Amino acid sequence: MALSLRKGAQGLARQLLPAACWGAQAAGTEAQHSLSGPSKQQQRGMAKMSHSEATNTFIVEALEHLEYPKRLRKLLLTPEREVAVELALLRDNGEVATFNAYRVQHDNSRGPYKGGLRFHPQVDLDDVRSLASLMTWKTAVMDIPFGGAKGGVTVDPKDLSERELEILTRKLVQALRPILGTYEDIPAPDMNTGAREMAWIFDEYTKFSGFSPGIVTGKPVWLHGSLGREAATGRGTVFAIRELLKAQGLGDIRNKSFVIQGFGNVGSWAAQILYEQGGRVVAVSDAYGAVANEHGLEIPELRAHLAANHNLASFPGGVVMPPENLLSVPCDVLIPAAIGGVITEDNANDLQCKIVAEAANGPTTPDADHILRQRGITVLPDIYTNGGGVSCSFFEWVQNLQNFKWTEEEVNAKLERVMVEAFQAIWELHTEDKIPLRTAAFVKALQRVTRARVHRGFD
Ligand SMILES: NC(=O)C1=CN([C@@H]2O[C@H](COP(=O)(O)OP(=O)(O)OC[C@H]3O[C@@H](n4cnc5c(N)ncnc54)[C@H](O)[C@@H]3O)[C@@H](O)[C@H]2O)C=CC1
Ligand SMILES: O=C(O)CCC(=O)C(=O)O
Repeated sequence: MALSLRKGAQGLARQLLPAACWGAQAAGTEAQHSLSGPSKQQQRGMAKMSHSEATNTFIVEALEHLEYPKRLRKLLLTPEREVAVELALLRDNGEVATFNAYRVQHDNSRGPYKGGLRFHPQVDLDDVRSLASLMTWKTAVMDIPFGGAKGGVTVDPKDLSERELEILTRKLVQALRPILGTYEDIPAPDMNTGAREMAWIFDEYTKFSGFSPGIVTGKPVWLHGSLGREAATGRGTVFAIRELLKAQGLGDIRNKSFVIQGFGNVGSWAAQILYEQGGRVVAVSDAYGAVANEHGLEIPELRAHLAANHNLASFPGGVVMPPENLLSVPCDVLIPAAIGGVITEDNANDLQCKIVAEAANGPTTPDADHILRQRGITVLPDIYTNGGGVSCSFFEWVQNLQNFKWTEEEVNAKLERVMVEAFQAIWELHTEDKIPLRTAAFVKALQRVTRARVHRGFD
């Protein structure tokens, strides 16, 4: 039976929460912006909302349906630990360069902190704080026994040699070692990191702590990684879209049209699997260009072309197009699979799709989300849509703890099951309580995290 929201959920919360939770609001200074979404100034449109304010806006919206006490809100909205370090690197040219790096541990009520590491020039503490929070809600929506964390280094990896990148990654592990651990905090890949970086992390941590394959996920398959992990986020995105199309009575993937922003790990695997299932991927972009073909791009050829030429737009099987026009290409499903904050109030009215499937983290701002709702465009939220990645990371971790290896078929079958079950849970809330899928996902996650936190107690 689904929990009815507002009154019903509040009743549940009161039963579960120690009396102290219901007292006066906790004393202390709460930064208003981080606890309640946008400030008044931002609501008047005078300043851009930060990533963490945007994430908190969505959480606060879901909390309105749960009516938890204010002091619990603070606990749920603010991270448990934020670590900022400076990494010094002796460059190949003999100069010393420094890089800012962060790890934010948002919540571990349901299990060890879990989340990726991003290497990107736009990484800052606020960005990582927002991504860490999303991880808490994502692991809860997927119902896997992890909490949420995220890390990042403010660096453009293209500016470094492979040797420099390896040293920087190892220095990051040295700096974060006190807060990492197989049962404490387990990193994974995110933008501009992959199996190569995870192998360095595994090796560096193992030097200090002994054989620890479970310290990091997304490792190479020949070095304690899991079969299926590399494709898992893209594959999970396709399962998510399949379930939504089915639930909305719109048929299946075959002959539907897709536009994908970002053609890295997530975007290119989603494209490949959609292609294999008969979907038409009509336009894709990356940070450097975009290419379109209204009849559908030959994705295997496009991937081979990109690997050989490092230039998506020069693919002969399509026409080059300005990447800034990509989001408004007509399609059934638009898949943002790159950076956050790309669908904004400035372009939300230009979208010409029926569904936005958020494979990226935080691609839609709260204002844009509102516009999409008004326009009747369904948004499959990030904390569900891209949850296949961390779910498969959980499978990798379990295999590492057992020193065992599952087949790719086993992994993909388990991935399908978690994606289907998570969809059913949020679809039920969405239809019964008539709330958007994003709100339903946050409500479900908040219920699960709160229940775990309360039953563990506060001592
Ligand atoms: N790798 C994973 O398992 C997971 C990744 N995600 C999210 O998916 C998104 C993509 O991650 P990955 O594919 O791993 O990263 P990646 O580094 O493999 O690929 C990123 C892609 O986005 C493109 N890109 C960057 N800026 C762009 C822009 N302004 N416009 C268009 N394209 C742009 C890059 O050129 C590249 O093609 C991120 O938001 C990440 O947080 C979410 C869950 C798991
Ligand atoms: O695989 C993981 O542990 C986390 C992946 C990630 O960073 C994400 O889901 O955003």
